[in-house]
Amino acid sequence: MLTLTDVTVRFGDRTAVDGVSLAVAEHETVCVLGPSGSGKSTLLRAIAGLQTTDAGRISLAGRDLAGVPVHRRGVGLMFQDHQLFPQRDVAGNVGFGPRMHGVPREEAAARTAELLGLVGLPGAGRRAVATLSGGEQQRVALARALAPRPELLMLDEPLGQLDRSLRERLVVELRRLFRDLGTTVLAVTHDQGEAFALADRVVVMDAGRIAQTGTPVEVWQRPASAFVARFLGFTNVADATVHGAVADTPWGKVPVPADAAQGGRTVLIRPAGVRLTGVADGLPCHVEGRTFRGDHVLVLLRPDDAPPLEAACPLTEAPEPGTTVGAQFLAEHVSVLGA
Ligand SMILES: Nc1ncnc2c1ncn2[C@@H]1O[C@H](COP(=O)(O)OP(=O)(O)OP(=O)(O)O)[C@@H](O)[C@H]1O
Repeated sequence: MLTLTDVTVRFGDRTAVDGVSLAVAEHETVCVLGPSGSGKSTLLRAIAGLQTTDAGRISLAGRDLAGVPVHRRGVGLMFQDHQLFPQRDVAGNVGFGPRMHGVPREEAAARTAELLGLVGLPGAGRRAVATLSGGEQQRVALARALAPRPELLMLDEPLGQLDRSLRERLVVELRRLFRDLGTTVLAVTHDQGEAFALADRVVVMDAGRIAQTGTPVEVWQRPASAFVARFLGFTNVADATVHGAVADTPWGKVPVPADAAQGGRTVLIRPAGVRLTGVADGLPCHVEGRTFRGDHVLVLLRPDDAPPLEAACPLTEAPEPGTTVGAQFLAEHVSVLGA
């Protein structure tokens, strides 16, 4: 449906999007994920036609979008800075796009009513926008973006302003909605939980380039690089040399899966792969702190001459800060990443 080939956007001597190639299939939901400033919004704006590109090609449903103005691109936009029209009621907002596209009034009204039902706001058409909660406004914005039946729906931080519990609920609803409507979606978020819950495929960006693409499970299980692993929130990431089933790391010798790639690599030890023992039985570490994570405790360890480590520990077994423990490593929770 959407194909990007070597798309580049520069601002002066800064390259915000750097030779990005990406394909989004019909009915697919792809989430672009990355730290602040990695070029996510610029990429979306380029596809929408709100940002000129310096190189590369963008096509939608086989049509080259070069020179095609925003409103003729067939993309629906739900952007952070695209506020609802405050002077129009809910129906006026949702029906705006279809009316602009010449859809007859009655048909636009029927479509509006249907979409308001789908986003969980049936009968809200006459309400003033100012009387809606943040979450309700977000739903209206979504209905407005969907109303012209875009070939591609693009969302920029769709749930960014909302509180956590509402976000978690809406993400499930959105996924169902997109599946029911068969919408093709490209969304941008810096929240990995949101991206992993929403997406069929995630794209991780680093400084304007694609660092990794894959299904949420693939990316989570096999981050392509130290950058991706750290971005996903992993701390126990370091350069290592792998010989057979052992890696030489800053934390000493760490067992790795038997089929691990050999030589100079990056090693990721998931917190579940750090087991706490008596100080004589493992790498001696000072316990610096602990964070409760619902069903386990994340323990922050500081070895003498190595980078900090995080260990996942059952609730009742977490050591007290200030004590000293040993750390051992479990191969099944260690991943050997790229060179
Ligand atoms: N209009 C502009 N003029 C100059 N530089 C810009 C402009 N828009 C974006 N940039 C720069 O391009 C880079 C990418 O910005 P972009 O907004 O695409 O990142 P992002 O990944 O969406 O970040 P965030 O998550 O903070 O929104 C940043 O370094 C930013 O400062």
